[in-house]
Amino acid sequence: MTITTINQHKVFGGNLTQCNHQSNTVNCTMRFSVFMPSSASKENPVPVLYWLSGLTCTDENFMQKAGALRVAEQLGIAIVAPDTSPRGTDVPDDSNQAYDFGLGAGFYVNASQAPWQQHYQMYDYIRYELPQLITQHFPVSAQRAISGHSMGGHGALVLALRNRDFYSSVSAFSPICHPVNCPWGEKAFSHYLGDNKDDWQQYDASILISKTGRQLPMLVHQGGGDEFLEQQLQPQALLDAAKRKHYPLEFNMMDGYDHSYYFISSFIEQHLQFHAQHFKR
Ligand SMILES: N[C@@H](CCC(=O)N[C@@H](CS)C(=O)NCC(=O)O)C(=O)O
Repeated sequence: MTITTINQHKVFGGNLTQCNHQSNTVNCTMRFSVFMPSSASKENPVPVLYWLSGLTCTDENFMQKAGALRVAEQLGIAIVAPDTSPRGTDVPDDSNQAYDFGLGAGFYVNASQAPWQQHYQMYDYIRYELPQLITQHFPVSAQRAISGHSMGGHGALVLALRNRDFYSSVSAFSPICHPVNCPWGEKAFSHYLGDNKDDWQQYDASILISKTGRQLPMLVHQGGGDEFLEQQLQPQALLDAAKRKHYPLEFNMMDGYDHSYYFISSFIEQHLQFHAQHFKR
């Protein structure tokens, strides 16, 4: 698996590299960004945090706006931010080019329905191809965590709850907690997965958290002034399910914060510290 470097920037002593590669999973050229702290080397592979972004984002939003890189350098953590969907002229998009489905809105699922299934295999891309590629080309250890925002918060929770030993911890900002029951999720899942709602459940954190398995450490921050809180994000569904299962979810409702990267940048340090604490020494 080969990768091509598009851009490289020195930042806070570490290196931010933007790459692309031909993905066999989503069948198109995919772009991703990687921050490597200065402490990383072949002799000293570092733990890695996968960051999944939200609707309309690319691999760039988090790296530019979250303010994470100074702390990642201090803690010696690599960060990988993939794109949020397959892209390219032959990748189908929403018929009205809406922001909440199609390009920029892969929802981290494996589509089963035409015409989406040929490219929209973002679950497998994040779970299998991307980590293999990162391990092959960058000095990262086998310790990994996953985090994300909104659609990416949903993705992070789902990936972690379905792969509880692959990740050491999970966190999310403003995640879509119960997508089978909100407008964003219903639109995306009915197109990508079809009308049988039983097939949707494997991609719903509030359902997956009830399954038996290791209770991997989970941290969530939600803004109390988030415009999407009630209709789309529904953290109460996740909280209720966690409570029923006695799942130790660390949940923080932050008064007045909205859905933007201003909110993420206010608390990203806590999330990086949280993941650092759960990487094995
Ligand atoms: N009103 C927004 C809805 C999408 C949105 O809020 N996207 C969030 C994730 S769900 C985001 O991170 N946007 C990009 C950014 O703020 O850099 C839009 O149309 O762009």
